[in-house]
Amino acid sequence: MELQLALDLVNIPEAKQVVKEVEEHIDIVEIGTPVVINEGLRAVKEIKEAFPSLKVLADLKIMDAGAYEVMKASEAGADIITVLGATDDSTIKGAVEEAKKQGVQILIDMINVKDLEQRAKEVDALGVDYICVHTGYDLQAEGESPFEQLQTIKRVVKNAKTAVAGGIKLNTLPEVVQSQPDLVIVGGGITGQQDKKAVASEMQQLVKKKVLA
Ligand SMILES: O=C([C@H](O)CO)[C@H](O)[C@H](O)COP(=O)(O)O
Repeated sequence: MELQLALDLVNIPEAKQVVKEVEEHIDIVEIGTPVVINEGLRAVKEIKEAFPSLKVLADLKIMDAGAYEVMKASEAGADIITVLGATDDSTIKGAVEEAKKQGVQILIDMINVKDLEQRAKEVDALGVDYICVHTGYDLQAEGESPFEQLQTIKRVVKNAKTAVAGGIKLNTLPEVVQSQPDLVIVGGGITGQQDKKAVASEMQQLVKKKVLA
């Protein structure tokens, strides 16, 4: 199981500072959608250059022009790029084909997919690398969480790795880990804490611990 730090509400210098604090405790650093909107793919490039041993995920939430946008994110140094599960199959196929050419991976974000079980089976058949259940900020504010959805994809996804994101905190991580996703994505649960390094370290211990079935 891997731990991904999501950076959403920072500029590039702040992003570098946070990653520096926690780098030994995470596997992947995510350049979040708001950061890409504010700073462009330059943020991906600068973080990859500053932390070459970490994988960098570009959270582009691609909805169209799959191949082109994957190519641009790869050129900036992204290792993993997000595409929305709600989009059409042709965008996902284009993204997957280009990712293979570039030697990068595709994570499908299932945010706001209505029939999760059916769509997860469909995108799993398209050769994507990760399928991620995700409760976005706006639904988190209404008290929603992605934990039940994680169990759904764990049941139906046969090929891709599974991932989970949306409001995960140190106190809810044990419940998440119990479902054994391949990737746990945490933003505010680390970046909003006073001692980010200590929290990231505790989270790392939880995700690396073997779960007894
Ligand atoms: O993808 C995200 C969100 O849509 C804003 O871009 C976040 O990175 C993701 O939700 C993880 O962050 P937290 O919910 O703060 O853990």
